[in-house]
Amino acid sequence: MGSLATEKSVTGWAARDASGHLAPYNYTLRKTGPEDVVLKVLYCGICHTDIHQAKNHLGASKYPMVPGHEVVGEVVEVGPEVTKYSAGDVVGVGVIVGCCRECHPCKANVEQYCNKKIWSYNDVYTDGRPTQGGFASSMVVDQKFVVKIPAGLAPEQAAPLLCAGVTVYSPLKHYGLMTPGLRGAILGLGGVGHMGVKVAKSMGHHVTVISSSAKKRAEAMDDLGADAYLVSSDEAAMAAAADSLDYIIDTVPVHHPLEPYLSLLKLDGKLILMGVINQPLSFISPMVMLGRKSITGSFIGSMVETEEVLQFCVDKGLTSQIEVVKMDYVNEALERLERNDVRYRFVVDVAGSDIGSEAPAN
Ligand SMILES: NC(=O)C1=CN([C@@H]2O[C@H](COP(=O)(O)OP(=O)(O)OC[C@H]3O[C@@H](n4cnc5c(N)ncnc54)[C@H](OP(=O)(O)O)[C@@H]3O)[C@@H](O)[C@H]2O)C=CC1
Ligand SMILES: O=C/C=C/c1ccc(O)c(O)c1
Ligand SMILES: [Zn+2]
Ligand SMILES: [Zn+2]
Repeated sequence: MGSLATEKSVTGWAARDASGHLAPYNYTLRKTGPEDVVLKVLYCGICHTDIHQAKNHLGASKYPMVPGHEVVGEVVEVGPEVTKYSAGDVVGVGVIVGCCRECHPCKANVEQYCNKKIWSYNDVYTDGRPTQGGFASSMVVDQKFVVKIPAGLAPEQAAPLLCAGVTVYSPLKHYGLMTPGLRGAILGLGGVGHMGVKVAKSMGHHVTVISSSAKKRAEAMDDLGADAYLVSSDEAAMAAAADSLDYIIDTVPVHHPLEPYLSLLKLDGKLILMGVINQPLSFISPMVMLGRKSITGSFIGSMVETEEVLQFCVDKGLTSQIEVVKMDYVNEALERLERNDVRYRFVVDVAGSDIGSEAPAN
């Protein structure tokens, strides 16, 4: 363990350019501030957003970039004003590591909507340093953006809940969609989508998976407990399901038409966009007017909701379906994720990996 007064050397796996290829990168963590928690990273999930960021899909990526925002770690040091955590605690960190604490969203405890939020990587911290994420041996994080992993959740299981889990929980709660008996659909059965099926089923919903292929039908129904499965290109099946859904959680990470899905919604139904898509999506206005339908979006969830979804999963006995890999597999894992070849989330066993160190420059 270091000392509060020193910067700690750390190795992470960073992208250096828009190829998105990750390789070891050495950097230092800030001195532990009064409210900071230093954690040794145990596990970090791989979210599709890590691909968007590492490959500069949004045009705002800065390199070197250490991605990773589904971070579970063990507390190794705390600043003198940290009250919530102590050494040895198993904790989680997600997408956000800072906010202004003064604006309306911050005061309403929805700090993920703060315009001055600080992302856990590909951003600049209050001290002017780049933020770096969880594919690294350690992180230092303000205690406000740290959650305790409750007893009863294995750390590797908890990792996907810190983004994928809270991302589906938050809109269901916010839009009053936790009532049993609702009919919902998950469009895109990936990391976020599979948690969507599990969370919605645990809320007592009738859940349809809408997928781009028939490949995941058996596992969606048998393993995840979905009630129905639609292949989006099956026009007859889509027509038969018209006007049947209260909501659709749309996790597709690429441009796609909205109208086939708007048709599936009932009166007042909601299409909740999750995917990060940098091209305009389109629909004609009667598609929403005739049925008073809403198209909305939602961004992760608050720190309070993150704590809630962790406890929800403990209470309901929910687990994520993961493939645990070592850090030296991370590039293959990113490629497999991009080509839709994972069931359903990769989680990197960071502490159990030889993380290496950056090769010296020639
Ligand atoms: N709004 C927010 O707060 C958050 C947004 N995100 C975003 O949500 C999106 C989904 O993330 P995540 O679940 O991690 O991604 P995954 O890659 O794990 O899942 C996406 C799913 O979309 C479907 N899909 C359809 N077309 C494609 C395509 N061309 N390439 C890949 N997948 C396709 C696939 O499901 P199928 O086989 O069933 O068709 C796939 O499994 C991303 O854009 C991510 O950045 C993620 C977390 C939080
Ligand atoms: O995975 C979590 C982050 C999601 C996200 C949502 C919106 C956006 O513009 C991003 O860059 C990331
Ligand atoms: Zn994510
Ligand atoms: Zn704010």
